[in-house]
This record gives sequence, C-alpha cells and structure tokens, in this order.
Amino acid sequence: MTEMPPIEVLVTEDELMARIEELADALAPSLQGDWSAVSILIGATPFTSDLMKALARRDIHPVLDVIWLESYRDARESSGRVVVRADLGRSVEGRGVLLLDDVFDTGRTLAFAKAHLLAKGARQVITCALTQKPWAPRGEDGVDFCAFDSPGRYLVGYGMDDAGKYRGLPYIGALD
Ligand SMILES: O=P(O)(O)OC[C@H]1O[C@H](OP(=O)(O)OP(=O)(O)O)[C@H](O)[C@@H]1O
Ligand SMILES: Nc1nc2[nH]cnc2c(=O)[nH]1
Repeated sequence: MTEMPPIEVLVTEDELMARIEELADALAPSLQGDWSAVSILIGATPFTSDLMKALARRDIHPVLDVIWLESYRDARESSGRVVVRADLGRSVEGRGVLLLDDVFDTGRTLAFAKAHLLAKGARQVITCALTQKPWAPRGEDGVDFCAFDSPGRYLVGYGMDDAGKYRGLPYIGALD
C-alpha cells in the first residue's frame, strides 16, 4: 500500500452536509416543475448524490442525467481542451437544467457544458458548483450557485482527484 501524502482538511464532512442543505433551500424556488439535473462526470458524483437527496427531502425530483467531460486527465493544470467522453442519455430539448460540477476553476468545463446543453435545446441552464477558486470567472461568466469559495490550492476529496485518487475522501482537502 502506498502512503498518503499530507492533505489539509479545508471543509469537513459535517460542514459539507450542512452547506448542501442550505444550497438545496436556495435552489428549491428555481426548480419547481419538471427539471433535469445534469452531473458532470467524474468529479461531481458525490456532490450530485448528496444534493439530489437534499432536493428529494424538499419534494424536488429532477430527472438525473450525466455527461462525462474531461480536460485535466492526470494533470493539475487544464489541457485547455474539453473532451466529451460520453454524452447525455436523455433529450434536454425545451427543459430547464440544473448543471452540477465539483470545482469551478478556469470555468472552461462549465462554460462548455452550458453551451452544449443550450445547443441541444435546453430552455434554461442553472449552473451550480460545489466550490470555486479565487480566480474563477465571476459575474456574467460565473456560476449561478456555489457552496464554498476555496483557496487557490489544488483540491482533492469529495469527488476531486489527483490522477484518479482520493475522490472517496468524505471531506474537501488541499494537497499542495
Ligand atoms: O473550471 P475548469 O478549469 O474547467 O476545471 C474544472 C473541471 O476540472 C475537473 O475535471 P477533470 O477534467 O479533471 O475531470 P474529472 O471530473 O474526471 O476529475 C473538475 O471535475 C471540473 O469538471
Ligand atoms: N482535483 C481537482 N481538479 C481540479 N480541476 C480544476 N481544479 C481542480 C482542483 O483544484 N482539484
């Protein structure tokens, strides 16, 4: 077994769960009626799972779909190019979509995904990230909802990886 590098805990599991409940409260008024939720694989998986449960507790049941996008692969810097490894399973034509990702960094992945959904006929896209970096776009190009502002460090845990590892950590940590 290889030894784990030092990882500083930035957001604990309890803090994550409490904030996701608040986020569900904030999202609820926008998600009335028939909505889709699209989770960006792989990193958004744990966040999506917990947010979907929090929404269900509020009697909100979006149709869940995924899109598998990749731009970092095993690097800690974006390749600058977003690749679609697997596309949506269902049509979003005419639908409102809640688009979920783990981290908003250069903003490239969410901007790509939003444009992709709109090109496929989504009537509205609400973007939501678990966390955003200090340099991530704000204002018109920013995310609509974000649970945590993070420091400008390399994040792991709760879906976020380093070369595929540490996605299963139940907290958000910094590796550098
Ligand atoms: O704002 P950006 O600079 O685009 O960075 C954010 C993206 O980077 C990671 O994806 P990655 O390509 O590493 O795939 P993963 O979800 O499989 O980890 C993360 O999951 C986000 O989707
Ligand atoms: N795991 C991980 N993926 C990222 N993609 C963009 N920024 C990050 C980060 O800080 N951590």
